[in-house]
Amino acid sequence: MSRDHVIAPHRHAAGPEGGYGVPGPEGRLTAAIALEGVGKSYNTTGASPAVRALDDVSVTFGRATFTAVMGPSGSGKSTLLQCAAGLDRPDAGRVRVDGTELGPLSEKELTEFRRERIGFVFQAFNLLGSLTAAQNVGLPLRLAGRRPDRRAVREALAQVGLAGREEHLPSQMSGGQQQRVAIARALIAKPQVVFADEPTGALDSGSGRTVLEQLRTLVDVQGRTVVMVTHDPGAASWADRVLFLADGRIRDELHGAGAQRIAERMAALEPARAHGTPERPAADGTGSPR
Ligand SMILES: Nc1ncnc2c1ncn2[C@@H]1O[C@H](COP(=O)(O)OP(=O)(O)OP(=O)(O)O)[C@@H](O)[C@H]1O
Repeated sequence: MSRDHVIAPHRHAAGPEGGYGVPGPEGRLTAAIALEGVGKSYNTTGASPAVRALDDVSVTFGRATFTAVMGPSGSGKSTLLQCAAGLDRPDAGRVRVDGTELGPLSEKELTEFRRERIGFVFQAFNLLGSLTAAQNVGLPLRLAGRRPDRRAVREALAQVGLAGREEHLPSQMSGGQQQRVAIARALIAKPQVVFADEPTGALDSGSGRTVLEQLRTLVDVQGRTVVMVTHDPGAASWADRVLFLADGRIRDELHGAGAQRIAERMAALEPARAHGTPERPAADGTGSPR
């Protein structure tokens, strides 16, 4: 067994489920997220040739696992995340999240499903500047027509290390603190799955590390499933598993790998950029747990 496939002891074993985590029928039903033959093309009606952003992607994400998705620019990472999270509809294949098949849902049902069952964390935090931390955290519930429970909001903020910051505005907080408010907001509806798109992309090293620790805790302590798109091998090394995309397909995966190994595998996918480029060390700043 190579070092890449040794899962760090404190981690939940995503388990090599075979071909990019594709299990048998039973596993497909129990996985937190399952994509089966998912394809997505853009500009299929225009004059210029269509872009095949995702090409027959089948992959599962087990419960209580942390997966990082990497790949060169344009390889389909964001499209994969958007299709898996019901933010976009694939034009082929099936997506199942937390036991629900997304394809048959109407737009309204899909919106409700996302609001109730999926947490989102984006690079740009997307907090409303005129609302306090507590109001931002409670916003998804208000949008769903529910009154946020003050204790639940306080607990969500405490879970991300922001107890006592309830009344602070985003402008009174650091980038890392704002991103942790965004994580608390993602958790308020108690979703089983959380999707994060470059959550540390706008943060300095220390703040990035704190955010990654929070995401790790969601998985290890709370048993949630996290899927994170990142360009940073250091950030990816916090995950149980790293998927590598190129040209809309999953080309490879590593389990329990350190930043150096992940950077090497990325370089192999980016021959043009890797050529003549010094080996990228641990991280853009988020450090590595290994
Ligand atoms: N709305 C869109 N319209 C047309 N083409 C799109 C659209 N969104 C993505 N694409 C194309 O689909 C392909 C995959 O894009 P995607 O954003 O998923 O890649 P990515 O790996 O996330 O890239 P990056 O790392 O640069 O964010 C690219 O060729 C991109 O140009």
